Amino acid sequence: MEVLFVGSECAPFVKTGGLADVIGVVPKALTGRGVRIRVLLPAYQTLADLAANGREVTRYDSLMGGSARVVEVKANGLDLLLLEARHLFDRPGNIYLGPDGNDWGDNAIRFGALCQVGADLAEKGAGKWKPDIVHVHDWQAGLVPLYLRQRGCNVPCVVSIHNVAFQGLFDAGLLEKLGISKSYFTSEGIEYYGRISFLKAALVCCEKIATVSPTYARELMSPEFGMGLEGVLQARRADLSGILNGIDLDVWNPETDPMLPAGYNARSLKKKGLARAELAERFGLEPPRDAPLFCVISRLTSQKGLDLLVQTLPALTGRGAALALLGTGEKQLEDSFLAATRRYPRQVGAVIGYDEALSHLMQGGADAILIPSRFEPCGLTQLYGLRYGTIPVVSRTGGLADTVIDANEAALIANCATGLQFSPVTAFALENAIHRTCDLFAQPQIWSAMIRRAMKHPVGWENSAKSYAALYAELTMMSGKA
Ligand SMILES: Nc1ncnc2c1ncn2[C@@H]1O[C@H](COP(=O)(O)OP(=O)(O)O[C@H]2O[C@H](CO)[C@@H](O)[C@H](O)[C@H]2O)[C@@H](O)[C@H]1O
Repeated sequence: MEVLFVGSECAPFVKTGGLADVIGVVPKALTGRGVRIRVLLPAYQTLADLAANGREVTRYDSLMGGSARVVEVKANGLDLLLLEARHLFDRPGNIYLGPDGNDWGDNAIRFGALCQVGADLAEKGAGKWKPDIVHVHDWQAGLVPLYLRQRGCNVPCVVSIHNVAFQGLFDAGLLEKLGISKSYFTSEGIEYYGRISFLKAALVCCEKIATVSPTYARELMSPEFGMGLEGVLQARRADLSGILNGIDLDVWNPETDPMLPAGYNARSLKKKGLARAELAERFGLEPPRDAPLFCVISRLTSQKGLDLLVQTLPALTGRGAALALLGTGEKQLEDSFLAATRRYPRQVGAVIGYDEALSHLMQGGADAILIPSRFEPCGLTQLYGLRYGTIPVVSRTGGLADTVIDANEAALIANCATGLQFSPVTAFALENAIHRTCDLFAQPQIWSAMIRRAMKHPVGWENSAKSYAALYAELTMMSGKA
């Protein structure tokens, strides 16, 4: 079965968050299950060299105001289709944001173009290749199902929601430029409070909807989490499924990770101590042996609940614990953490920025990873934490609730705890969780048993790859191709 992925990020080539990790690994996870995936993504400036080595498969004299072409290239075990359109994607800096920190003014056109090309490839294929299914990811690829429906093309589509907070909302005046028939601009269609919603377009036009954990699939249908799309999702309940994300076990492997001073496994945890020492040194911290070194690796946005962590720093440091934070995002949060590094110089360290290599050292060296998200579709950093024996301390929401077993009394007696959960998502509950973590850390037998269990917890793609293969099989049956 041939599947076309359409998305805006793909690790290791271009990444701003978890979307990239997932698009970069699912094709590998499905190899051997009779599914071959090609990934269409924009040839951003950083991908120009890669695209230059590609073989041209389609050419456009005019695509949204400029010439363009699609090249195919194999890299890192992935079959990529790169959309070269210099007027849209050849710019420095962030792939979504201009130098002023605001969205590029033409994002609707940039990703609308990606969707048009996605629809063309779905309809006509490239050379001898033609996809049986199209799988689009997040709003940036949201118009593909609409374009296909508009053309009367019946290649079945599935959309994955990685984060419903990002919906791709644009001025209704762009309908014509985007080539969308006005008949779709209704409340049952793609209209969202007077604007065009790329994500809603996918939700109303595709055959199936997937999201990245079973709990988030349920949460999405509630007003609290659905961000205005709960009604649409409720109406499509029968087509909505939650398939848990996994991680790339080759890239995230504490035994072979080149970013760690020494590889380790559950039987050689002493070597994890070497990473702890290196991490402490990198952040200028002096964590004592009897208190945990926490880490945070995150986009700094209100989704991630890190404003709550700022409020709990007096308690965390009061317990003698330390915190190493790596993140970038909202200025106010960046400033709060930088201020905390001055207030607690030996106990709080922060690197404001994006650093993939450092994130590996942190997963290896920290004792626990804090993830106090207000909502979290799945979350990947708790999965990396589990694999590296870095105990996740998480809010009970979305995929965090589905992947971490809270160290409550019952779980401790049954020997199955792998981390800590807290709820509701308040500073008070987070503070309690930090105290509980410190208490457990002070009991080395219980703590090291938890580490070993965490490291054994299955965080790969085995189960979820089966679920995707089943979903694709169902789609081909629906379209009568089986
Ligand atoms: N400053 C930094 N430096 C280096 N690395 C950094 C970093 N900040 C973040 N990262 C990395 O980016 C990724 C973040 O992935 P997450 O799944 O935790 O969240 P995100 O909200 O981006 O993804 C959305 O999509 C994913 C994929 O479906 C869902 O799991 C998630 O819940 C949803 O919000 C991880 O690989 C993390 O290590």
